[in-house]
Amino acid sequence: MSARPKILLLGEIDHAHKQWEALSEIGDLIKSQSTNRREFIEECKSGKLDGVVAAYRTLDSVRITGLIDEELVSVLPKTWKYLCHNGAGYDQIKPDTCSNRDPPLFVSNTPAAPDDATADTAIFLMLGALRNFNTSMAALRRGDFKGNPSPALGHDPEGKTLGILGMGGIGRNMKRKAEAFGMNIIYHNRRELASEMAGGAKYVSFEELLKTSDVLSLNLPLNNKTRHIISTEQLRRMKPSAVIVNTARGPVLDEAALVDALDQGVIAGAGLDVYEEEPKVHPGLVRNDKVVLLPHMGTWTSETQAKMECWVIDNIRSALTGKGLLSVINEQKDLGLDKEK
Ligand SMILES: O=CC(=O)O
Repeated sequence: MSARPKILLLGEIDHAHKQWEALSEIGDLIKSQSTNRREFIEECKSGKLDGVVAAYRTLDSVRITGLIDEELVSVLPKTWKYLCHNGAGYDQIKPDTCSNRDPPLFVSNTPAAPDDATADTAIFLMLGALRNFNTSMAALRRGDFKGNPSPALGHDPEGKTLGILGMGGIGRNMKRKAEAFGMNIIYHNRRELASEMAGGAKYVSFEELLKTSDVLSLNLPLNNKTRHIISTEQLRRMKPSAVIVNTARGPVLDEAALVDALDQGVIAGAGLDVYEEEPKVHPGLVRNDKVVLLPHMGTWTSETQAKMECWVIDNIRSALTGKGLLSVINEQKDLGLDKEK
């Protein structure tokens, strides 16, 4: 008789408790005892995690395991086949390392679930940066109402060009919302989208996106090709009146270069939800009135968090009942379901 699979929780479940508990119909639910990477590696080597077939992981569980890289993957028990990540972005996980392991470690993420909340956050940051709301919001709380001198006049989104870098689910969701503000939408992506997907947004070169956007929104995943895709040189090609919005991942934008560009008036403002070394925020951004800052709140709504947690659990259930992962990451799409089973 084969042993019941173990399902490991790395991080916390905050909403989908019932759905998580219901997984006990198909496996034993266990939690890692480790509090850091060294302990986690020891836990794996000790055999305590033998029998784990699938794991639920959160973004914050990087505190327990560190990055899912070669060193880590090499100590995972061979029984462990599925790593189900809660989040759209999975830059903490090295896809090639997982694919090349024997047997492969299949990884899923939660595409689509974060789209609305993240695009809403981008719209908030865009409006905040365009309208220059940051200074007066801070002044009011200091008891100084609008502030003295009065804040510089802001700008309407109406008639402005929104350039979307990365036209995936979040980019397309933001496009639809920005259209309601009367904006013209252009985008750049690895590939031009089919016209039904682009929905009337114009595909432009990276160069044209930089040169013509009044708002540049970063909506692309972080990987080796996109790290610092926006740095000094790219910022210099933007309009001096432009604002940049980042709800993707901090390192797609060179923060030090952004601080200099804002200080020197190379661009006009920024709205940021993500940072290069979270939870650290570059002091040059904190002191700069032209920057609207949020502490990585893109998906921070109860509806979206619940949706994302359920999505991870659905992936685990599907995989453990022989149907494969529902949303295997793009890099593993051609690894094949036959290998997965
Ligand atoms: O940061 C949030 C996500 O990747 O979904």
